Amino acid sequence: LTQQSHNRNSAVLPPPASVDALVNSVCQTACSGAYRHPQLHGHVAYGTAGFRMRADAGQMDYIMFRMGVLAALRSRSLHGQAVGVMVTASHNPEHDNGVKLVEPNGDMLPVEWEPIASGLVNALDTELRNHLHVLLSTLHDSEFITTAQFVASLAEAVAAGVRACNPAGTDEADDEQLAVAEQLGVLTTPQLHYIVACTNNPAYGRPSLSGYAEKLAGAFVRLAERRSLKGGGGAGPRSVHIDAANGVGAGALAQLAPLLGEHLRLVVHNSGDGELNYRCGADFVKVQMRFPEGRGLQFEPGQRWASFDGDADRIIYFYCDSEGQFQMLDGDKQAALLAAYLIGRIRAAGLNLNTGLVQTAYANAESTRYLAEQLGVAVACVPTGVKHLHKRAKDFDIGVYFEANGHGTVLFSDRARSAILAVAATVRARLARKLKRLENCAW
Ligand SMILES: CC(=O)N[C@H]1[C@@H](OP(=O)(O)O)O[C@H](CO)[C@@H](O)[C@@H]1O
Repeated sequence: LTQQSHNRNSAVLPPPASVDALVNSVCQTACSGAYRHPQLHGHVAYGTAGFRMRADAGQMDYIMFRMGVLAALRSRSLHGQAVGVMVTASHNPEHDNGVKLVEPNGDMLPVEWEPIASGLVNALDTELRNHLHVLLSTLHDSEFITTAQFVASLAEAVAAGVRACNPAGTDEADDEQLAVAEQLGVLTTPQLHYIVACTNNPAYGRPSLSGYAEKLAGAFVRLAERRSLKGGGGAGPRSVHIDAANGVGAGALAQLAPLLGEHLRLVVHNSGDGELNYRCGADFVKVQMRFPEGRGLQFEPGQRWASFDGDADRIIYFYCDSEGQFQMLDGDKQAALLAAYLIGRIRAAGLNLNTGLVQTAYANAESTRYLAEQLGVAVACVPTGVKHLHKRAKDFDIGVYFEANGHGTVLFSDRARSAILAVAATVRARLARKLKRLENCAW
């Protein structure tokens, strides 16, 4: 989590004493730190969500350092708001790793900044100072000032990249430092997005792991209390088995579980005793279309199952049918279920909200047909990558988006939220009036 630590609440940062001095000073300190993180490769490409590389043998170290510098620049260009840096292998093998940046509102790094990221990571060591100088000066002109084992060392390289942007070399907030870094430790990608968004907008929630667990569990419990949820897998409380892919999702589930009470029992498997994403996890289950492997795993009809990927931003549901066969609810099916549920509630409430679904070209064509023809939902298709789906989903009052591989969510616009709250208030008032009449009769 990177932010210019003070003046966070002011709309515009005070200009530093001398812009040139700042630029020179940042270049000097960033480059004097960079020699400890030498460039190891030729050109590396910015992938769908960031950079990815083998992390053993220190191959990602310089990328992390430079992404730390980039995070500091991005934060400063947005008046010191907090941005996030996620270090994760995601769905990839354990020896791989990657880095992605989170925007102050919880979105992904905007595509306009991808060439900036690419340029910074690919600048030769010998040209880094010059590159940074040009970059800082350009940003100044446009918007900058006026307006598992490998992970620890990679995260440290990111923090070093951010620290390098602090010319004073101290942790003290100072108008002339670019940013300070706070290491949040081991957490999932959704948790990081949440914490970054709340740090900049406390109205959204408490910016902490406990704040995240309470917000999610609270919403689930309120929903569950209004519906009679049937138990899964025989008698006893409703339960879900989760294959956490030996990634970081198990920790998040441990924080959620006690808050769900009897409404949902979480049974976590592959919680870290095996190799990350190896023959388990959302990608394995989706691509192989089979049950995950892991110590003591057994699948019985009636049980509900879900697999995460390493950073828990993908979810694939599956179950064993009465014939013992594997059945899967991938992102397409989850999207259809969510859209059908929401459309039903919206129509029942008489709301006029523009509800749409966003998919990629990898979506099952039958799911698209079902959504458009049976449910009458507007369906949009965008290129692969959460950034594209998320952006398009914002065009709707209620936007459901999912990739077939299990990345997805639902976005409610401010208009949708106000309309829903207004109808709920009217209905409650009508009910209260009716009850009052009844109360008077009973008196
Ligand atoms: C946040 C993000 O954009 N993630 C990308 C990325 O998945 P990760 O699980 O985050 O590695 O690569 C996928 C495959 O290309 C793509 O489907 C997905 O959208």
